[in-house]
Amino acid sequence: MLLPVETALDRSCRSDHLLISAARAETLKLTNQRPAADGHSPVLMRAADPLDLHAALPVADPALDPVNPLKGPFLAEPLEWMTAAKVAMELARIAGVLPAFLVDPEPAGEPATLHSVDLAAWKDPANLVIATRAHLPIAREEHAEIVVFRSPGDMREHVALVLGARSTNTTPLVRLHSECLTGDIFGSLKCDCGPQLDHALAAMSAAASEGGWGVLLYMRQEGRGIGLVNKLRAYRLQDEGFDTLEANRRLGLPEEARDFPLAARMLDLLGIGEVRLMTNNLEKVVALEDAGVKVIERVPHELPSNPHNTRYLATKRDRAGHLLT
Ligand SMILES: Nc1nc2c(ncn2[C@@H]2O[C@H](COP(=O)(O)OP(=O)(O)OP(=O)(O)O)[C@@H](O)[C@H]2O)c(=O)[nH]1
Ligand SMILES: [Zn+2]
Repeated sequence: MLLPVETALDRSCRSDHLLISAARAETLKLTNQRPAADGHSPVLMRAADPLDLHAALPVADPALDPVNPLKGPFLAEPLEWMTAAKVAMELARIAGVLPAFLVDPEPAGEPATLHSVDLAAWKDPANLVIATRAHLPIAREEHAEIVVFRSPGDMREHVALVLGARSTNTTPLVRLHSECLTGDIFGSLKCDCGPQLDHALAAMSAAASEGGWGVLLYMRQEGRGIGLVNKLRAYRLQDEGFDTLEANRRLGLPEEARDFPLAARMLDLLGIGEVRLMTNNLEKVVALEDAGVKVIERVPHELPSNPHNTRYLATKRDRAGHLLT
């Protein structure tokens, strides 16, 4: 039985066993823990005394290390339920909480049973359907339509904006944009999301004025799929000097957790089989092609940098293989 450290409702629970990520176990220097290549694989650890949720949080959260430096000693123990533990780590990622759980807490509360196949079924892109659509004139283009997608049991509503008049004899310009609240709404300078979003809409509007059309897919996969809170934890770690990929890893989260087949499903539901994809990220091209979408052209989508995002963009270029200059 696993209780998420961050969001458990019964604050009186405690346990001397915690499920944490291998990356976190490494940072906590678990005496008998071998460094794992995969930072988000689960590790079972035992503390000398039972921890309540308040005490477990600084053990779980690397972003709190500068204010809570002393922890442990902890020991790693054999994990005999690896598949279930991996599902738990993935659920934490999807829920946007720290991948850390009290194991068999006291009091036990009322558990809900989950099987690993349940998660796979829940993630199936085939679950996604068009919930509704409406005409939506926007500042960049008056001739636009919004289409909203949903799947059962998932609160995240993915969106497509179709700019210009659909036609079967021109291939649409398509942008697969991942939610970035900080960049899209507040104009954060730490990333390039805001300018990329604006430029994509401008390019689609320009195409529309020449008889073409465009589709912007707005995917609710904030922080490359780790959620807003975890992304901001990663920002705190970046302030300590870690780059964007290291920061995710230190949190015990994947560096890239977006579900691109979901975007392919949205295109399929829109009846779009061929695209001109605006991106610098070849992973997006490969993922769409693998899911049956024909990418007839990759349109570079590089925007001017600023002093706050130069390191972020350099990391994307040098460590994530993005085609940036
Ligand atoms: N975890 C994490 N996510 C970030 C960070 N900076 C931006 N993001 C997220 O990264 C995503 C933006 O990626 P995109 O611009 O869609 O895609 P990309 O992989 O950079 O590729 P392009 O198509 O070339 O832009 C958004 O979900 C942002 O919230 C960061 O430092 N950490
Ligand atoms: Zn961003």
